[in-house]
Amino acid sequence: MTGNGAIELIAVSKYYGSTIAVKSIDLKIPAGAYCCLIGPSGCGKTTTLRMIAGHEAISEGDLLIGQRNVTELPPVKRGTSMMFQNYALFPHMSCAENVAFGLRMQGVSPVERAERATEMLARVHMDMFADRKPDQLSGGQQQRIALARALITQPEVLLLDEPLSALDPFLRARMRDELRRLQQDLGITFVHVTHAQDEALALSDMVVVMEDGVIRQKGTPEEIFNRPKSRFIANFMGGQNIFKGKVARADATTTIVERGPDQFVLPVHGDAKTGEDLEFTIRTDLIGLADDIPAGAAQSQIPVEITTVEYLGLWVRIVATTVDGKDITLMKTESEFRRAPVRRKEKFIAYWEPEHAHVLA
Ligand SMILES: Nc1ncnc2c1ncn2[C@@H]1O[C@H](COP(=O)(O)OP(=O)(O)OP(=O)(O)O)[C@@H](O)[C@H]1O
Repeated sequence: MTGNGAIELIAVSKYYGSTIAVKSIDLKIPAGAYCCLIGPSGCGKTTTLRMIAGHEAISEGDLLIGQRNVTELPPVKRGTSMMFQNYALFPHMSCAENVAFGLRMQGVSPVERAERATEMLARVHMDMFADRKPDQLSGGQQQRIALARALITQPEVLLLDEPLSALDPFLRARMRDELRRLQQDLGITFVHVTHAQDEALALSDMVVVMEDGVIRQKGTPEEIFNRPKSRFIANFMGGQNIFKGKVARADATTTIVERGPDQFVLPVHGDAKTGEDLEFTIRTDLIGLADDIPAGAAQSQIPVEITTVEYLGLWVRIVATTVDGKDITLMKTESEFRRAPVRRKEKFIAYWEPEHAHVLA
């Protein structure tokens, strides 16, 4: 690892006529990090990736790769390589020729090309398919060839545009593991655009969530998932219930929020003012159901009626509805559920530990 793969975007914007695709974003990706850009359709993640690659001109701002300002440089001079969603393999070339293509462009000798292509094919477990054409390969195999082709020029940065989206769910999980392992072995920076939350959480050192051309939150997968900054992030990443209430009391030890007749205890929230609206989240797997008010959670509970029980294999998803019609989602492991099964129309008290509440900005 050479450490030249650090990326910095400084106030980078992209305009297409009057459309603002990316609005003055600042982002630092450390060398050797696996970074996923995620967000709803049209949020600007692909445009951001293409600007890093040099396939799209930057309208305003600067892009540094390995401390070099590459804003005006063509793609081949940036030390980056791109792997496309549809793999873009050359159909008339064998796998080995596809993989060696970048070296041919660099004027590397045929002998060295063949040697390095064989080595790279072995790295992605495709050496036995060196002589096949792309249309004689499965989707997962084509993906490995595309990866080998992108990596053969030894880029500092690999840019991946939805690399797993063409694969079925089983293969997607396997290729996800392989991508992560390859990235860790090579120690180069990966920037990966995805619309799949599980993919971003599983792969990343750093998750960047975009919306409307701006970065809404960046951090480790644990930060993004457990401490979403806003309702948008909590909804988009999933796994959370969002509650809204009015602050009834806030002092140095507790914040109490009321919602109709229900009262919730939140961790101390310095900025909370009596009477103001406040939103907080509780993870779907951290809510319990009890017949009676349980000890220790006396003030964070709501009476509910079970409306849906969905068996998902490892998990059981339960939807419970409050008296005023708010749905709460609970996830129980199958074994938890078997110890304490619930059925539609049964009534319970939903409760949680106050420290599991996370206040939204
Ligand atoms: N060539 C173009 N000309 C005009 N507008 C464009 C062009 N490319 C992208 N846009 C617009 O820029 C915005 C961001 O597009 P971008 O492709 O970056 O989004 P995305 O987050 O990657 O979406 P998706 O997940 O659907 O691929 C969108 O509003 C899109 O319509």
